[in-house]
Amino acid sequence: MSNARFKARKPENEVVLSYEKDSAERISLKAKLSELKQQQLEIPLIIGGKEIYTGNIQKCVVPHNKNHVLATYHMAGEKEVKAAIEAALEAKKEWVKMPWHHRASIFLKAAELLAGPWRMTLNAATMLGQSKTAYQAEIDSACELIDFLRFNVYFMSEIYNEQIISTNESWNRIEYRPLEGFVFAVTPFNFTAIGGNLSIAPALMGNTVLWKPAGTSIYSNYFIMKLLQEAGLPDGVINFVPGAGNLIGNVVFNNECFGGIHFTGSTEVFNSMWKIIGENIDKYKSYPRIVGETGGKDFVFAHKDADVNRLVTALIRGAFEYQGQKCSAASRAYIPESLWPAVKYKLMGEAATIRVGDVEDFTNFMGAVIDKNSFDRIKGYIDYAHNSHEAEIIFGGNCDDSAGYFIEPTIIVAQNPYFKTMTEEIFGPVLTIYVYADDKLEETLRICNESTPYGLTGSIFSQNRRALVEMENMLDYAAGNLYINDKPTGAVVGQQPFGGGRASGTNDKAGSKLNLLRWVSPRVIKETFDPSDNYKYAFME
Ligand SMILES: NC(=O)c1ccc[n+]([C@@H]2O[C@H](COP(=O)([O-])OP(=O)(O)OC[C@H]3O[C@@H](n4cnc5c(N)ncnc54)[C@H](O)[C@@H]3O)[C@@H](O)[C@H]2O)c1
Ligand SMILES: N[C@@H](CCC=O)C(=O)O
Repeated sequence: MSNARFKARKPENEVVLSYEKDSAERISLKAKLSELKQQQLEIPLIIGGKEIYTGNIQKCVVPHNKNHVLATYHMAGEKEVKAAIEAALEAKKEWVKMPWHHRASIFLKAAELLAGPWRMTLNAATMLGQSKTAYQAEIDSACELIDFLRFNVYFMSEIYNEQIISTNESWNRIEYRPLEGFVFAVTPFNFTAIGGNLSIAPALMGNTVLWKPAGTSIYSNYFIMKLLQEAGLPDGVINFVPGAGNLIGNVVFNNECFGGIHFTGSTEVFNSMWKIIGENIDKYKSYPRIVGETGGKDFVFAHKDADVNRLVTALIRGAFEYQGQKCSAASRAYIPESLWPAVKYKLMGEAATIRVGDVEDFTNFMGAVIDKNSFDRIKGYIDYAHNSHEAEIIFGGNCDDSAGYFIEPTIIVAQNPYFKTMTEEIFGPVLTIYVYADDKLEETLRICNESTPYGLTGSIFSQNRRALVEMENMLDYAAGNLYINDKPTGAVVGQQPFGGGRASGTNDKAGSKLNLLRWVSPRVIKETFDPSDNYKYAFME
């Protein structure tokens, strides 16, 4: 066996393809879309590498064409969840012994497969199953997932190279063991890349995983599982277990070998899980790692010296791309009175050009929201604003679920900075604006900081450096990812590690070393060359 020390190369971010008219990528994406639409998959659970068909079936549908069924999928019962835990624990025995550079090879190969032959499959599946435009799918299911795979390998190699101090008398080593037990990955619908990464990151560090994908992203997530299998991931390292969250959670949280949870989703669900884990704490062999990235109420805060055109672009892209269904989406904005007429004029003009519809029509900027539940919830907020005397809907507000779950980009102006749509996460294409008096900058910054429980992303806009410094300081814990003169969405792996504090999560920064460190339980080994053979110290003589 080779005793050489290996190091992974520092990768570069995957280049985002443009999908311009007549481009090769556009032609091949269109072909893949029609191929997938003609099939109807039957998606099994994958436990220990085996396909399991439980007969308890649900459908994957196209959100912008709700009568089109892309696939059926089988749901886990208690028996399958227990089998998945067993499979993960069994697979761990071999997986921990595999040299890390071989683990790395599997995930690097997966990145290459995704950058090449699998790219259009993942993008088309994400467009159809989650209603993303070609560009939104490309930055998610292709580029971000490829980056997670490559950068995590690089960060792992950096971590493994970090060692401790030895002396002439003793040699000290630190080992980065995986956690004891198995890891539970519970993933959201809105990013295919997050679906993959929440299992991949712990697995890369030597853990084995039970992956519960969100019901509305099972279609694209299943292709990730197949891609990982093609890349050579051994059976049982990641077990794909669709099913009801509370049923699966109950079995997992009652198992003594539960080693940690890697969650992304709503604050409410994460809080409920944390409470159950707390109640069960005496059952576990080790304190479980609890890592969760959750909701947001992300802001754009403009100073009177902001550039109006750039501000408006950030508002439109930040609030309406992917129908506002990004945890980072701009959903509240604070605009100074002196700038408001120019901002309003430009914003209304631009919003009027936004096309909403089938994402296969590349002229559309927005598709549909994910499902009926989301549609009803978002519509509820719009109706609330419509009926309130404290707010005015200045753009959009129409909702239509006859063919798919379509909601117009909607802009509300609130007279009260604590108005419901200024403070609660909506997770849809709804932007609420509060216009503040120019001389109330400090007071309004304080409101921005304190009026929601979240702390995920935010943007500050100004051409005045002193103002930027003031805003950055006053909003110190308002965002884990703060942007200056840019939209609050679109973090890139390796460049802007992502995550927030307060009710937005444990801020363990997906796509960074900080996250990978949560999936190891270090062991320090001291070897002494000439240990003492007398318990008495010199001062005692
Ligand atoms: N901070 C981030 O990085 C980030 C990224 C993406 C999404 N999000 C957040 O995710 C939310 C939207 O995603 P969503 O609708 O998929 O979230 P969600 O909380 O409804 O679901 C997330 C996952 O939890 C599962 N789940 C639900 N109830 C469960 C239970 N009782 N036990 C076990 N599992 C359960 C779901 O099936 C899904 O797999 C938003 O709040 C958004 O802000 C945050
Ligand atoms: N990382 C993504 C958001 C993920 C949550 O939905 C962004 O930066 O826009």
